Amino acid sequence: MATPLLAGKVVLVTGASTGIGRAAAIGAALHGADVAINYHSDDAGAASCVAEIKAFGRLAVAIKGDVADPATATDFITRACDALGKVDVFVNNAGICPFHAFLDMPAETLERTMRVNLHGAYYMVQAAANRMVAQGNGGSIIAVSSISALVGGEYQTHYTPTKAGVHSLMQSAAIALGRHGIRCNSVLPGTILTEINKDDLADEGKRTRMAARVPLGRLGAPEDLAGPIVFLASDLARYVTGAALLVDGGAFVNLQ
Ligand SMILES: NC(=O)C1=CN([C@@H]2O[C@H](COP(=O)(O)OP(=O)(O)OC[C@H]3O[C@@H](n4cnc5c(N)ncnc54)[C@H](O)[C@@H]3O)[C@@H](O)[C@H]2O)C=CC1
Ligand SMILES: C[C@H](O)[C@@H]1OC(=O)[C@H](O)[C@@H]1O
Repeated sequence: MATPLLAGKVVLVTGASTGIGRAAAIGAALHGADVAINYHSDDAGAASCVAEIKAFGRLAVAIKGDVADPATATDFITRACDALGKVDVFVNNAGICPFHAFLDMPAETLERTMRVNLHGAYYMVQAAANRMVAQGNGGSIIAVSSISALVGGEYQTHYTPTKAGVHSLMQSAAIALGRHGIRCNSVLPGTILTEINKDDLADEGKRTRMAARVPLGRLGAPEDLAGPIVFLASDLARYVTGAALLVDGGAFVNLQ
């Protein structure tokens, strides 16, 4: 039998009590990794993610923290490494998208979205990278950006710049960290059915429109991101850095 892709690796994922982060954490464990997850407030979701991972024989730990607080980054990396020994792969996933119109965007909604999605990513990636550099054995950093890094959204004027921002962060970090053998890439999901858009896609008309532009014929599921993230995490992607992988069922290229 082939060696699992992430055997011997420790993977850290933010915002992993639900959705894409949870699928990435479980996917990494299914491919042989031990996993630490950050989560914001959903104690039950975090505990069930840990239990699911442990049930198939991997180590797992959940550490609570708000990624918008810069102190959470060093706290998460330190406590995760204390528990699991090291970090080989860091997945920056935590994010929010409180849909709102542009002309009356509340300042606090704009600022919270920037702090969670972009500042949080910056501090987390920086803390993970410092640890990887100190370990001296390279690593892989993956940011969950979005198709929204490339295209706009009427009710996402505060959100799309954060997704372009994390995509750009991976490009610059790839240059800054290449000499340390640390690869930095992003995945760009299309529309994936999760908590983040449950209310927005409760609108049957919008949901049908969004699905209609996907050549593969359906909206995404969180598990659709697990394979691409595991690939970028693994040594199969050893010469891939600064890249962005659309995982959107073809929605982006579907102009007509
Ligand atoms: N669902 C979609 O269509 C798409 C989602 N994305 C991105 O995927 C990532 C994951 O979102 P989904 O799984 O879709 O939704 P989700 O709502 O299930 O997951 C977001 C996770 O981030 C956590 N989180 C939010 N604020 C946090 C904070 N301050 N500190 C720590 N954790 C926090 C939430 O608790 C949740 O577990 C986000 O960055 C989102 O922008 C990107 C493209 C498409
Ligand atoms: C939350 C949205 O449904 C989702 O977020 C993204 O980044 C995608 O582009 C979708 O708009």
